Amino acid sequence: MTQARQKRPNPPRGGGRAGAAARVTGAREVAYEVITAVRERDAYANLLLPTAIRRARLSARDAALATELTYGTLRGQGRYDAVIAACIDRPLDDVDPGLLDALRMGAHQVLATRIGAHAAVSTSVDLVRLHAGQGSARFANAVLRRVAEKDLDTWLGEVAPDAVSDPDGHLAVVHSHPAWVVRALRDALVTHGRPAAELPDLLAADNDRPTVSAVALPGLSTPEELRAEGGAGPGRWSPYAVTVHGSPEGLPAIGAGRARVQDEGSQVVTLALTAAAVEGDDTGAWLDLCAGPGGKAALLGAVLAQEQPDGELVAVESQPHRAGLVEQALAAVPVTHEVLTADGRQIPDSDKDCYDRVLVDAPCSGLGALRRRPEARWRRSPGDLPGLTGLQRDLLDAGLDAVRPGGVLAYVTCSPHPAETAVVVADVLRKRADVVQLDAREAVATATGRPVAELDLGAGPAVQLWPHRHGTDAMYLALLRKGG
Ligand SMILES: C[S@@+](CC[C@H](N)C(=O)[O-])C[C@H]1O[C@@H](n2cnc3c(N)ncnc32)[C@H](O)[C@@H]1O
Repeated sequence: MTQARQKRPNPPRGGGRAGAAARVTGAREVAYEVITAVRERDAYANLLLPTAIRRARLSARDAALATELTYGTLRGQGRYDAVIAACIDRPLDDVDPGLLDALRMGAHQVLATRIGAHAAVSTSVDLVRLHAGQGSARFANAVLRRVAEKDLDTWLGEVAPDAVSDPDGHLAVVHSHPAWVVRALRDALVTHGRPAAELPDLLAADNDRPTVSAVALPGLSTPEELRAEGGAGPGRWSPYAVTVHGSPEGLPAIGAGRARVQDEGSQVVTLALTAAAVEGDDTGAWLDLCAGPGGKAALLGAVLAQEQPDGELVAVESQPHRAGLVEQALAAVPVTHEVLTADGRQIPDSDKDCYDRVLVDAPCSGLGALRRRPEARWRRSPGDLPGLTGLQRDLLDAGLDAVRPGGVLAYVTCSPHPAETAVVVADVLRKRADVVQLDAREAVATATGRPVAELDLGAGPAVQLWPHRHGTDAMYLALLRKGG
């Protein structure tokens, strides 16, 4: 294996810092800024990128390039690190983190875009020169030229561990996921009744660019309106969904809060709660116990306003800033509502046995939303799980206290991890003789207007959606009813 040394004397590629600044396009600067912010201060790419694009006043074409470079680099980080490690003569940990960000972005351009290798290398070297000086630029030039000597498949064939002796290590490098996430997703497939052989498809789907979906809030907008405004087509599952090409923020209905960007998986689990059969009359007392930033609360509120004009939605969120976002999400929805900044684990006595429908969309690892939040896979670690699963159990228990006898609770996560899904529900059910689990597939069928047989939802009673099967986030849904 040929390896680059930082001190290798490559001829300077002209121009010094001033020349480099002229060649680094705004798109690459924006992508680099976002990627370093994700690493340095735990920023969320999906929140920061639109702001950075606006601030840099990028054209639509450059905005698309910045988006591709940001997400592609963050998704591919694991596999690019394996390739870069093979091209240098010291551990990756010894490479300056900002330089490594630029090398990853360069490797992405060289190995996974249609940008020509020469342009990909030279613009990356310019970026490094601008941010880290001439010495680092020479190093980057040497490394990326080595990277460009082979295509991605050839590199992966060389740097990925053997598929037979180390299957998880192999999949981790080839599909750019940490090995512990590979193992967790295999367990998740098997726990939720799917063959482990689907794992490569699931990992590959995590690296696909997701279709952007929007929900036309019922009573406020329609899919037809969104499509006329520029939405591209009907959703696959939700009757209120459209798929959006281009920037969803440009759709007037979204600007006015009558529609929202929302993955179809989130729409489906929310609508399933509204469709589940309660015993006795639904009085319209609905509770969203983990509501921030308010996407599902807005959909719940819109359905409630249509079905029970006298109903009231109570939305609880522990983070004040996120409670503010819930207020904003509900501003355009004509439903009586109260947003409380509070700990959902503390249900006041006056709210016990009170609500017809309760949503517990619990804080989770987010391993089901890696398409949209690619950095989560590198940020999370197995050590996060005990804290999350403890909180999930407590919130589920508290939510069940709030349900009235005969009422229904939806326990939802955007993670398929067994410890956050099936195990939490089984533990709580074991402790609570007053609760039965419903077949969530029936409620999903009602919500989507499609027969269970067409939905590919497995054996039930819980529902696990999958990116590679349903094209949605991997949302988990368990429906629980309190005894009458
Ligand atoms: C998965 S998110 C909910 C997403 C939301 N349902 C939506 O669709 O926009 C979980 C939320 O629970 C909040 N949270 C965490 N701990 C909480 C607690 N003890 N009580 C209430 N909310 C909590 C988090 O701040 C986060 O906003």
